[in-house]
Amino acid sequence: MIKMNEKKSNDILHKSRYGRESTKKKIFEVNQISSNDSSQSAIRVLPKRKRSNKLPPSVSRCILNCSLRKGTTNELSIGDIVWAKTGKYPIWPGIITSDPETKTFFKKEKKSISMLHIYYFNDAYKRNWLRLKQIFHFSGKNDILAGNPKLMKQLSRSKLKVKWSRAVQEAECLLSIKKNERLTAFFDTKFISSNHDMKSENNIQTERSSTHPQTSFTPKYMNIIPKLQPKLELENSNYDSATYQENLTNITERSSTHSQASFSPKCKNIIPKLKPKLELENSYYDSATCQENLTKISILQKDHPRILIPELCKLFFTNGWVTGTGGGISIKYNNQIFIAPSGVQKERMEPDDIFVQDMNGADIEVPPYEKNLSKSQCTPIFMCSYIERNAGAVIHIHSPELVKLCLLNPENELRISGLEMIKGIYNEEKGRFYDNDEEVIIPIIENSKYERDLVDTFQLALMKYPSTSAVVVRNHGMYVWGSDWKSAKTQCECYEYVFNIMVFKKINNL
Ligand SMILES: CSC[C@@H](O)[C@@H](O)C(=O)COP(=O)(O)O
Ligand SMILES: [Zn+2]
Repeated sequence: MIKMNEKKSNDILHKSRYGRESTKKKIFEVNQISSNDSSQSAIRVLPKRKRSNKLPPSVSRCILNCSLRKGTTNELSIGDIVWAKTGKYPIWPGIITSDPETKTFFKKEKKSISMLHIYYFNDAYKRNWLRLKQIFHFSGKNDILAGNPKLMKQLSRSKLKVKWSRAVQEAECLLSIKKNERLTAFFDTKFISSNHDMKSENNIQTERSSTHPQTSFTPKYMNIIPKLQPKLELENSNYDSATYQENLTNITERSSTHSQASFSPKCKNIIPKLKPKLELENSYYDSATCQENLTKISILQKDHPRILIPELCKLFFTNGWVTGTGGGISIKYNNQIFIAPSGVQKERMEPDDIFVQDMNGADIEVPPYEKNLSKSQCTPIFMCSYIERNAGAVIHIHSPELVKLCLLNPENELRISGLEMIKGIYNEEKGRFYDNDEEVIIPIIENSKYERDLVDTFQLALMKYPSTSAVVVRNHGMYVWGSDWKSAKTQCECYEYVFNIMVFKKINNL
């Protein structure tokens, strides 16, 4: 199910000479797909208790059987990506949506002609009602080019070539994500208003047809391209966006088993630049992952917990903190608690694997049923940190360094002093960071069979140590919290650093 912007639009429609309709204002509309639709494999958003779960008829999903290509019957509905042929335009990709005015995506015109409503990609949110014969399923750029040499010719001469490539890329991006998430991505107005890069937009506008009214926004998931492009252009002046697009396509076409070494030189150029951008440093980084992550990062904001939790877990895995499925993280966001799943490969988490609950523990969103996931066993401790310490994020790590330190230190607390990195640890009682000449005292609680059984001693430790931002679980790991994920992460790093030094000191009797 999709949570959409529900602002009503007062759209003013303008027909261009090719029959396209555009809006002068940004589009905000409701295009919801029923959550009990079994064909959707999406995050299950659990209905709010007091609200009716019934969708208005205008937005409920209705499936349309239509014969598009000779001899085939296709089902088209909201969220489907299609090719659309409109006037003299090259065939252009679009997405089936509701008309913001009539709230329907399907209608019959005179003589019972079936029409579908679409928005075109990379075309300033222009939209149109088209006859079925003008539309067919989109399955990627190569499909259409292979069977249509005339189109290749038309495009190579057209000044819309770059714009078309971007539209196709946008369509391919959306095609690779779940159908019921596509509209959210397509109409991501938050990005449009906040992250919009005017410089890169200017580049796009020069490519736009003069017959089309200009608007100044681009869908969020296209953001990654304009940001990368200038860098590439510096190194290779002939490297235009069409070539870039081509190379991105090459990347996506490659098998995940291919190593980077087998990429063409241009792809090699792209990969190292994408890697740091996406913070995907793992050795198994491959073309499929690259494309997948391009899509995912663009769908949601980079600091959204659904993006952050998998990203941080991947990082923590490489730090050796969440190996063997151990450890985890939870982030509070808009008063909702996002929690990693239990017993999974923590470095391979996906945005829709994350559980969301409220502060009372009531589920708000859960992963798709078929993923068969359960919430982290650490949830009771996470919640305890939120409630008792008003945390913004909690990290649980299984640091081997810390376990070593526990073995060297049988006391019920760890005392750390004389290290500069102490200054990165927050004194919760004083409401400030420690000075390097102060002593940090961290409680150690005994381990238990189940994580949930730690709650009582954890709570006691919080009471006894009001300054602490962490609790060590002996021979197990540690819980660290902060006002936000950055604070929790930074503190984890500082703790890990000082533990390492402490082990060295103890071993060497220093
Ligand atoms: C190696 S299993 C570790 C678990 O028992 C637990 O300690 C842990 O940290 C992870 O719990 P999880 O439920 O996977 O989030
Ligand atoms: Zn654990």
